[in-house]
Amino acid sequence: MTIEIFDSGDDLALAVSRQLAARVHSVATVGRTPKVVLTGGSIATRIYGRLSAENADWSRAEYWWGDERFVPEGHEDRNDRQAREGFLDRLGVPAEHIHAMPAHGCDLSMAEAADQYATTLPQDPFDVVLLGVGPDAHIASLFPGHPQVNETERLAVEVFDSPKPPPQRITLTYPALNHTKVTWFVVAGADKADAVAKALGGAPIEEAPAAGARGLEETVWFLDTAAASKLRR
Ligand SMILES: O=C(O)[C@H](O)[C@@H](O)[C@H](O)[C@H](O)COP(=O)(O)O
Repeated sequence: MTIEIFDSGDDLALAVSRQLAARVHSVATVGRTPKVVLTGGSIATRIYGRLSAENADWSRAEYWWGDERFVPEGHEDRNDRQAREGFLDRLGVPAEHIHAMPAHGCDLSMAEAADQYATTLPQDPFDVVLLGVGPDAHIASLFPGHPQVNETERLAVEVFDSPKPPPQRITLTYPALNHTKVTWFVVAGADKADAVAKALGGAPIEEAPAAGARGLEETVWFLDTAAASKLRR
C-alpha cells in the first residue's frame, strides 16, 4: 500500500491522470484490454479534465462505474455524463466500451437494474478501480452503517437512501470493487481528513496498515495535504 501526498488537488489530479495513462498504456501494450472503474465526485472531474493531455490507448480501454446516481440519462448528476464530458467523448472512446449503469426511466426496478449491471462486469479482475472518498468515509455509494456495506453475494446493489444526494443510486459492492489488481483512492480537501485518518488508522504514514482489498497488486492513496492533515507524521 502506498500513500502519495500532493500540495494541492490540482497536483493530485495531474499525477493521477498521468499514472492512469501509464496504467492503461502498460496493459494495452501487452495486448490486453484495460478495464477501468471510474468514480464520481469533484476530484474525478479534475482528473478527467486532464486525461486528454495524456497519451494513452484510451479508446482501447473499457470503462465501468463504481456507482451511479439513479436519475434520468443525461442528467447533470450522472457520473457517466461527468466522464463523457471530461474525456470519453472527446477521446473517441467507442460506445461499446462504455458500460454506464442503468438510468431512471429504464424499464427496470432499481434492484433489477443493479442485477443487470452486475452481468456486464468482466470475469477477469479490473486493472484499476478509482474511488473517491466522502467525509463520512464512504466509497462509491457504500455508506458507513448502511446494509450495502455488508453485501457479500451481489456484485451491484440498489441504494434508496443515500445520505449524499441524490438519494437513489446503484453501487458496486465490495466483492466487485475488490475484484481488481489495483485500487486508487483519490482524496482531496480538509473535509476528508477524518475519513482518511480513520481509513489509515491515523498511523504514521510509513506505518499505515494495508488498507482496502486483499490480494491486490497495489493500493494507492492519492491525497492532498489537506486530506492527509490528520495522519500522524
Ligand atoms: O457518486 C458519487 O457521489 C461518488 O462516487 C462518491 O463516492 C464520491 O466519489 C465521494 O462522495 C467523494 O466525492 P468528492 O470527491 O466530490 O468529495
